[in-house]
Amino acid sequence: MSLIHPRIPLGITLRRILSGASFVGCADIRVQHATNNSLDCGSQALFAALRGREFDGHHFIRDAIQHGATSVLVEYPQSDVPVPQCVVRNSRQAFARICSALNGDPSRELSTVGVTGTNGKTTTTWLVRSILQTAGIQTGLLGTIEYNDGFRVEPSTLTTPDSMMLTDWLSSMVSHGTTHAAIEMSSHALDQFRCAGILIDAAVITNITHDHLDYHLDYDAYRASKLRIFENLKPGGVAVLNADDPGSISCLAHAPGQVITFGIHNSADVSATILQQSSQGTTFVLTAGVERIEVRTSMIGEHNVSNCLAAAAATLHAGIALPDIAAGIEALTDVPGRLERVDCGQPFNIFVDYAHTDDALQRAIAAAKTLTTGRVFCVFGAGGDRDRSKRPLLGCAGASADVAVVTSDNPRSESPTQIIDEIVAGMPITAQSHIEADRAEAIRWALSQAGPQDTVLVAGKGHESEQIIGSQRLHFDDREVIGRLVTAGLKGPHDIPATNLIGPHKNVGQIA
Ligand SMILES: CC(=O)N[C@H]1[C@@H](OP(=O)(O)OP(=O)(O)OC[C@H]2O[C@@H](n3ccc(=O)[nH]c3=O)[C@H](O)[C@@H]2O)O[C@H](CO)[C@@H](O)[C@@H]1O[C@H](C)C(=O)N[C@@H](C)C(=O)N[C@H](CCC(=O)O)C(=O)O
Ligand SMILES: Nc1ncnc2c1ncn2[C@@H]1O[C@H](COP(=O)(O)OP(=O)(O)OP(=O)(O)O)[C@@H](O)[C@H]1O
Ligand SMILES: N[C@H](CCC[C@H](N)C(=O)O)C(=O)O
Ligand SMILES: [Mg+2]
Repeated sequence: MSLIHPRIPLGITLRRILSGASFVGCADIRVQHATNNSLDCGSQALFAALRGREFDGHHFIRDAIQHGATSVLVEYPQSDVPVPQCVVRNSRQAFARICSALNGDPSRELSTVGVTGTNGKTTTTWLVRSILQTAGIQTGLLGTIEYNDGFRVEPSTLTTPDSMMLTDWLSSMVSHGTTHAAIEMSSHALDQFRCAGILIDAAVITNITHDHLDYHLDYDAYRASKLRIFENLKPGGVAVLNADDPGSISCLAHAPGQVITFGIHNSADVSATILQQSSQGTTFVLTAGVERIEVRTSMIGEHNVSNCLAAAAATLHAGIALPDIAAGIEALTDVPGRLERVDCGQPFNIFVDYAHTDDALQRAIAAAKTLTTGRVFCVFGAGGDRDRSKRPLLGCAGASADVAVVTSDNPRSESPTQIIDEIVAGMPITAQSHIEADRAEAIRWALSQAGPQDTVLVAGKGHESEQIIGSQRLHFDDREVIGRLVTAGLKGPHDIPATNLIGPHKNVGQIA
C-alpha cells in the first residue's frame, strides 16, 4: 500500500517513462497505482506481470483484472485481455521505473550511497549514516536490520525491499526533509531489478566472495548482479572499490566514471594503519590523500576497519571532511548482532555475530583470536533452503576456531542433522569439534567449557530474533539465550523453564 505524500504526482503516462515500450489496445496508458500482486490490485491499477522463481505473473492477469486492474504491463502481448496492455522487454525493470515515477522519482532529490557486496553491507550503511548524521545531515537507511526514513523506523522484511516499498520509503524520506540515504542493494535485488531507476551518488562494492549460489548458480553470474549497481550511478557518481578484495577490485574496469579505492593491505586512495585492537575496540590511522587522522572505533576486527574505509570513501565524495568522518565512525557504538559483545558478568568474552558465509566466519574468528590468549569457541551452523555449496566452506572456516561447535542456524524445511553433516564434511579431520543440533544446548555447552582467557563467538544469526524450524518461527535470540544461560549458572537448557529459552510458537504456515 502506497504512503501518501503531497509531492507525489497525480499520475504518470507510460510512453514518457518507458522508451521502447509498445502498446496494445491504446496509444498510451495513464497510471495512478501499480502493483505486481494480482490479489492486491484495487481499482484503476496497472498490474505488472513479473516472471518469478515460483510463478509467472502473466498467469495471473485475469485474476488481476477481476480484482480491479484496468491495464497490464507484460513481456509478451496477451490475447483476449479486455484492458490496455503495455509490452516491454523486461517487466521487472519497467515496473521499478513505474514505481519510482509514481513516487515522484525521489532518488533524484536525495544524495544516496548504495552498498553491495557479499559481506559488510549492513555495517557500511550504518557507518555511512552515523558519519552523515554526526555531521548534522538527516539520513535515511534501508537494509537488513531496519527501514528508516529519518523519522519512522520499521524492522526489515527483505534486505532490499521490493520496488514499490523501496520507492515509498525514499519518497517518505524526501517528504520528511531527509536529504541523504544509505541503501543496501542485495545481489537478489540487483538481479531482480528491484532498484532500477534509483539514482545513487556512490556505489560501494565491499567484497565479492561466496554466497547465494543456489540463486545465481555460479560466481560469474553472482558478480554480474553486483556489477549492476553501476547502472544506478548518477552522472558524476563514484564507484568505491576494495583494493584488498580481488572480487571487488575486479569491477574497476566496469566502473563508468570516477573510482575511489580503499584498503588496508594494498595501496589505495583511502587507507588505514591499525594501531591497536582490544575487546573494547580498534584504533587506526585513516589516510585520504595527504590528510591523516587517528580514529577510535568500538567495533572489533580488521574487516570492520575495512568497512570504516568504505564508508569514509563514500562520505568523502559526499563532501564530508575527514575530522567529521572520524567523529561519525567513533559515534557508532554498535551495529546490532555484528560482533556484538554480550556481557552478563561472565569471566570471558562473548560475541554474537552475523557471519553466515565462509569469508565472514573466518574473519570473525580471526577478530576473536586477536583478543584472546586462551581458546576461541565458535558456535555456528548454516541456513536450510539456502546455498548448500557454502556449507562445507563454513565447516572449513569454522575449523579455524580452537573449538568448532557445529549446530543449527535456521534449518527451515531441511533436516538439521543433514545440514550439519554437510558442514562437517568440509572440516579437516584434525579439527576440534563438538556437534549439537539444538542451538541453545550448543551455546550452553560452549559457555560451560570456556575459561577466563577464552572467547565464545556465536555466529550466523546476529540480530535475528527467530529460529525457523520447518514451518514454525520460534522466538530465539542468541543474545537472550546467552543472558539467560549465564544468569542461570549454565544449567542445561532443559533444566530451565522452556519459556526462558524459547518464546511462544508462531506458525506462519509457510517456509520463509
Ligand atoms: C527468490 C526471491 O528473491 N524471491 C523474491 C521475488 O519473488 P518472485 O518474483 O520470484 O515471486 P514469485 O512468487 O515467483 O511470483 C512471481 C510474480 O507473480 C506474482 N503473483 C504470484 C501469485 C499470485 O497469486 N499472484 C501474483 O500476482 C507475484 O507477486 C510476483 O510478482 O520477488 C519478490 C518481490 O520483490 C520477493 O519478495 C521475493 O523474495 C523472497 C521472499 C525471498 O525470500 N527473497 C530472499 C532470498 C532475498 O531476496 N534476500 C535478499 C537478501 C540477501 C542478503 O542479505 O544476503 C534480500 O534482498 O533481502
Ligand atoms: N568487510 C567485511 N569483510 C568480510 N566479512 C565481513 C565484513 N564486514 C562484516 N563481515 C562479516 O559479515 C557479517 C555480516 O555483516 P553485515 O551484516 O555488515 O553484512 P551484509 O553484507 O549486510 O550481510 P547480509 O547479506 O546478510 O545482509 C558480519 O557479522 C561479519 O562476520
Ligand atoms: N540474508 C541472508 C541471511 C542468512 C542468515 C542465516 N541466519 C540464515 O538463515 O541462513 C540469506 O537470506 O541468505
Ligand atoms: Mg545486510
